[in-house]
Amino acid sequence: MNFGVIGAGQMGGGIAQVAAQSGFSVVVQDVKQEFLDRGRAVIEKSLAKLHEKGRLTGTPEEVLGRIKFTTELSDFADCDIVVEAIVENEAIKAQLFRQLGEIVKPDGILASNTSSIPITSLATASGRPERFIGMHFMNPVPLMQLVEVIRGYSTSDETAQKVTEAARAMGKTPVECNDFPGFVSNRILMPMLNEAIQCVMEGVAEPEAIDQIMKLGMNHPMGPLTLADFIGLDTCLAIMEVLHQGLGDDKYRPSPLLRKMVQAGLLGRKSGRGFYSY
Ligand SMILES: CC(=O)CC(=O)SCCNC(=O)CCNC(=O)[C@H](O)C(C)(C)COP(=O)(O)OP(=O)(O)OC[C@H]1O[C@@H](n2cnc3c(N)ncnc32)[C@H](O)[C@@H]1OP(=O)(O)O
Ligand SMILES: NC(=O)C1=CN([C@@H]2O[C@H](COP(=O)(O)OP(=O)(O)OC[C@H]3O[C@@H](n4cnc5c(N)ncnc54)[C@H](OP(=O)(O)O)[C@@H]3O)[C@@H](O)[C@H]2O)C=CC1
Repeated sequence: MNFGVIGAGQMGGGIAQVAAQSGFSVVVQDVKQEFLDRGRAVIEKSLAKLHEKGRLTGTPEEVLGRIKFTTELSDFADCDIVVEAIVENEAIKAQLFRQLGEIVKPDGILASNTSSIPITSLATASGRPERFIGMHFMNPVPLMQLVEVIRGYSTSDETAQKVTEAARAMGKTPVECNDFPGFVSNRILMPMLNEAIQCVMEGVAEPEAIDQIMKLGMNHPMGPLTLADFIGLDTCLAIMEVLHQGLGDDKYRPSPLLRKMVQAGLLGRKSGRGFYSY
């Protein structure tokens, strides 16, 4: 299987890593060499950790040897499946899929790891809606079980089957749902994180207390504010905007505090500061 990944950020790097772990031949692309170097360093660290715990088949070097890092989209020409994991912005993703539709071989499948953007709309931009699908991995990709598989309006059964098989080969559990804003995962998760942020804004409790209440009281592995920082506050805001606009209900209104923090450049773990400092 020739597997392509676009974007070497936290999601793209993780997807490339698990694809290589499962024996696929992987190409990962980003716009600048420095982003590729950063992504490669994160993958190396994760592989070393998994190896140390005896959870890796083969050596880290063997897995890394299956990943080609590139800045050229033309390197995707021969890929069977290409998963896009760039910034959560519909216009930017659509522009990329217009290009990919021209580059990737005609029977290649194009997939988006988008958290919330309509799959049907990106599928139209790609020019190959039957061979387009949502393949939504969870963060951190090497540790999380789920892949949410989202069919667009025109996605063929064959495409859904191939992507489901690829997700299983990557050691994940694929679960299918339909194309509605935020799908299932973020339609349910993100309003909870947004509400936790609203609690901070209204002074209901300190961030640490909110996180502790949800961890100890509901057995969540991370508190909602730690999780929002982990996902990225820019991504959380982008998802809330899609829910608000796409479902047309004010119950999905992004918290003004979330908006203000993103405006201030406090994006969570990736920028060094969000609700906590890193
Ligand atoms: C926004 C979207 O569109 C969709 C999304 O993805 S939403 C986000 C979904 N993800 C979640 O909700 C994650 C919630 N958090 C968790 O499930 C857990 O906290 C977790 C799985 C991330 C970590 O597990 P944990 O039990 O808290 O333990 P923790 O000690 O932090 O980590 C376990 C081990 O995995 C390791 N680890 C963490 N990330 C790793 C990675 N990427 N690769 C390899 N190892 C990793 C840690 O180093 C740690 O190793 P040690 O045991 O040697 O210390
Ligand atoms: N964070 C999460 O928990 C999850 C995120 N997702 C989704 O995955 C996607 C990526 O998110 P995530 O990995 O967190 O984001 P990151 O910010 O970590 O990475 C995004 C990557 O895409 C690059 N990029 C930005 N703009 C462009 C562009 N115009 N063309 C090409 N590449 C670009 C970024 O470069 P630069 O460094 O310049 O920004 C970066 O390398 C989003 O759609 C997000 O919604 C899905 C599941 C979970």
